[in-house]
Parts: sequence; structure tokens; C-alpha cells
Amino acid sequence: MSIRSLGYLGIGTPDPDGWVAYANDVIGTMPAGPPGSPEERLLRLDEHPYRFSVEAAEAGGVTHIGWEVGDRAGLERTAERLRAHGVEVHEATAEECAHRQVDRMVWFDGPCAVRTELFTGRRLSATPFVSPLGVTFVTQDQGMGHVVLMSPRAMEAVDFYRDVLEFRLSDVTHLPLGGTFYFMGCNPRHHSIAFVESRRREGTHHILCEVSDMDAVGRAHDRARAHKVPLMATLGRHSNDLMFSFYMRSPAGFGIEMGAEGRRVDDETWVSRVYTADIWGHHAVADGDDGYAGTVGTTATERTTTR
Ligand SMILES: Cc1ccc(O)c(O)c1CC[C@@H]1C(=O)CC[C@]2(C)C(=O)CC[C@@H]12
Ligand SMILES: [Fe+2]
Repeated sequence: MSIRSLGYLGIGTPDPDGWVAYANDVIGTMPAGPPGSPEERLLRLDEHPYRFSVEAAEAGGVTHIGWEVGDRAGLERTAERLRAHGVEVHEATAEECAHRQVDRMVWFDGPCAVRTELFTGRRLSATPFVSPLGVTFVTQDQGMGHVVLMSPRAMEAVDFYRDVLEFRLSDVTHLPLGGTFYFMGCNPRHHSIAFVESRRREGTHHILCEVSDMDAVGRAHDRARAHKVPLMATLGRHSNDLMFSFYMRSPAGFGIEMGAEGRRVDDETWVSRVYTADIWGHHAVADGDDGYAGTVGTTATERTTTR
């Protein structure tokens, strides 16, 4: 396994400036450059030059995924493995590498119709990361977080990430109303990518940003409420990665999960299981509801919480 972590994500949205403002004001990212500069749409979570690049797109969703590889030899090995599986792999141009601030990069059309990039030699920023909101994100050897993609062909994506990119299938959850999620990892983070079967469409379900502790999750929850950001699912604790988190809508439509206390996975001892429920919470919130009993429309007893 040469892929080490989730390095960066491209965010496509009809309202790039709105998404940048949401990320800075609610998530707590730090823009890579001053307002008005091209770098203002490059958003930092840590010492990387950026983790999110926000760009104009007709539909909201992840436009590309960047996986960090340990070194040039690993990049070449993985590119050869992809080609041996019939994947057309492209060498990035010097301009593309400069834009991603990496030494080398190859890319291919990955599962769920997402451009998938493998890179090595990312140039870390010379300026320290300081979140304007005082947020500390959990990244390092666990990468920037996780991304969950929806597809009618989720199993094909799982097979590809396991058999070609050599990801671990950490576990599977069958939730009564939430569908079947397949969680895949490449480092101690329980999952860096997951796939959920969706008969109707292909797209981005949510992205996780992990923060330092439960209070940081609580403060993010307060900011979401203050900015009237709709919840996608209430606070809860997952059974598989033990993350304490909630889900809110981003302006691009897909969710942002703010979490803390995710477990670390040791490949030597990890046991894959099947789960059918979270430990508590994570009740899906209907559109137009704010997830708080009695404050919007029906009372809690009248509200059907979909699971
Ligand atoms: C089940 C699970 C474990 C770990 C995760 O990081 C993760 O995002 C999930 C999925 C959470 C959850 C679900 O399964 C049912 C539908 C839910 C409640 C949503 O509507 C948003 C989150 C979804
Ligand atoms: Fe998640």
C-alpha cells in the first residue's frame, strides 16, 4: 500500500464565494491567501498549503480527490498497478503540479466519476496554520478527514479501492433508513473514503472534518445554529469509528460532518464487523427542520426521525 492519506479535495459549487465564507465562518478553515487573491479559495486545515480548493461548478460536489503517496517510487508503483488493471493513467503537467504544490502527480478518472489524483512531495506552507475561529483539526498521519460518495455502483468502487488501490475495508453499516455504507481506510483513520449505495444518483454524501475535542464540535454546532445552517443529522456517536459528531448542510448541498474522538485503527489487530445502528444519535434531519424539538414546525413526537 503506497497511498498514505487523503491529501486534498476539490469542491465544486455554484457559489464559490458562499462556500468559502461558510468554510471560514462555520467550519473554521483558514484561507491560504488574502481576500481577492486566487489563494482565497484555497482553504487550509493545517500545515498543508491547502486542503480544499473551491471552484465554480454547475452542480455541488467533490470535483477531484488527491491521495498522498509516500514517495516517487510508490507513485510509480501505484501508477503501474493501475495501468495493469486497465486504467488510463495521466502524468500531470508541471503547471498542474505547481497548482497543487506537489513534486509529482498522476491522475485518472476514478470511481463515482471523480477525477482521482495521486501525488507526492507536497510543499508544506511556510506560514503557521492559525484558524480565525481557534479550531484545531486532526490530520497528520490520518490525512485531512474523510469523504463519502454515493453511487448506484458502490460495490464496484469498493472493489476498485480494495483490489487496485489496496485500501482496507474497515467495516460496513446497514442502517434501516440510511442505506449501506462501505468504509475504507489507508492509515490509522478508520476510513478516509466511504461509499454508499444510492439507486438514484451519483455524488457527494458528506465530508468529515475532525477537530480536537468534543467542545470544538459543540462550538461548531453553535456556529451552525448561529448561521442558520441546516442540520443533516443530529449529534451522535458512531459504532464503528466511535466518532462524536453532527452533520450540517454545506452551501453546495452535500454534508459536512464535524467530529471528534475518532478511534485509530491498527491494521495488525483490526477486526471488521457489520453494524446496524449507531451507539446513539445521528438522527437524519428532514429538510426545512433544524433538528431541535419544538423549535421548527412539528414537535419531537410528531417528527419522524429517519434512520
Ligand atoms: C454510519 C456512519 C459511520 C461513520 C461515519 O463517518 C458516517 O458518516 C456514517 C454515516 C452516518 C449516517 C447514516 O449512516 C445514515 C444517514 C445519515 C444519518 C445522514 O443523513 C447523515 C449521516 C448519515
Ligand atoms: Fe462520516
